Amino acid sequence: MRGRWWRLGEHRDQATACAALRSPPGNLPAYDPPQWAIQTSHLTYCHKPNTPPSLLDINLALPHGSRTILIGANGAGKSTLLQLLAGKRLVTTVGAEIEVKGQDVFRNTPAGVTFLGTEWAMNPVVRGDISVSAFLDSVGGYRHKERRDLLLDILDIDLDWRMHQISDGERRRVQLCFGLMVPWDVLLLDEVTVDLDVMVRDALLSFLKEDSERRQATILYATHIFDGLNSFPTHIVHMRFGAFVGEPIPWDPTNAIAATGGPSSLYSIALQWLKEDREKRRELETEGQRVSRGARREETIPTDSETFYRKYDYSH
Ligand SMILES: Nc1ncnc2c1ncn2[C@@H]1O[C@H](COP(=O)(O)OP(=O)(O)OP(=O)(O)O)[C@@H](O)[C@H]1O
Repeated sequence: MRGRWWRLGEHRDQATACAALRSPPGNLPAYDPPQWAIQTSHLTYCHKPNTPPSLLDINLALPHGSRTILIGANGAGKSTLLQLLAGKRLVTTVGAEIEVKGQDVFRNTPAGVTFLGTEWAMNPVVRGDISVSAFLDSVGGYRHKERRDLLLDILDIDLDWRMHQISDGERRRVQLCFGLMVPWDVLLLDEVTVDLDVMVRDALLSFLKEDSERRQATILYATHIFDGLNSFPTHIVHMRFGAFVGEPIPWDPTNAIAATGGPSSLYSIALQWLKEDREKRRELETEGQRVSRGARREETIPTDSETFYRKYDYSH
């Protein structure tokens, strides 16, 4: 599995070779399905002009059917990455590319991409005096009745609940039903299981895993809750100061020590990585100067990114 995570340059060579092999006689154009579900190259992003980047030279290629957990401390850049992959923000950095299902997410948004984040539940619109049944119908639930009913069961939702009278966790369940009832090819999850009770969370994770395996659908999931997650991912990746610390690691819960050379549960790996992040930050801070976040990031980027970083004009 690890061999499938080519760097982008290698992937392009590989793709050219494959395309040549696939070309039919008579130079008829061959159908060339996108090889990667999610692909970024040299993705650097600043939330505001003249501020340090929140993402720094992210190069990522996630295969169809993969389920990747993003692991990183608060402020590592996980939400920013997911929002950009969902096309919610325009990236203007020179040389940065983001493709989901082979399409530019912002300019040519592909179908079948679902983003679920925490801000939804804060929206006053979903706190109105309306029944769950009417709410789900208003967003097209009747068109996906079979999946909707399955999700209502998994998430233990009562159609008679009223949206303005339910708890945060119940509202989260309605959001998940709303977001997941339309079949997705790429699912971007930003810590949406945080307020679910453990039984609903467990049922949801089983559903997502089974759905992803059956339809070769792809999941990228940022979370701080690692309990009960051990058998979920196919890959894990560590983010620190807006950059990736190494490439995504194939995850096999039965062989986790071999995969990481360290502790065996996802929880203990996350804990170890976050301790390393804190040590790294403290190291940088005690190097005789007070190090800004931007300076920290400049210290941590790989050598081949440095030229790009220094060339980057923050006014874009
Ligand atoms: N709207 C914004 N404007 C300016 N800076 C922002 C904005 N949103 C995030 N940032 C900055 O970008 C960096 C990455 O934030 P991000 O929310 O992506 O981190 P995260 O890994 O998702 O954190 P958490 O685990 O706390 O959700 C942080 O330094 C944060 O301060």
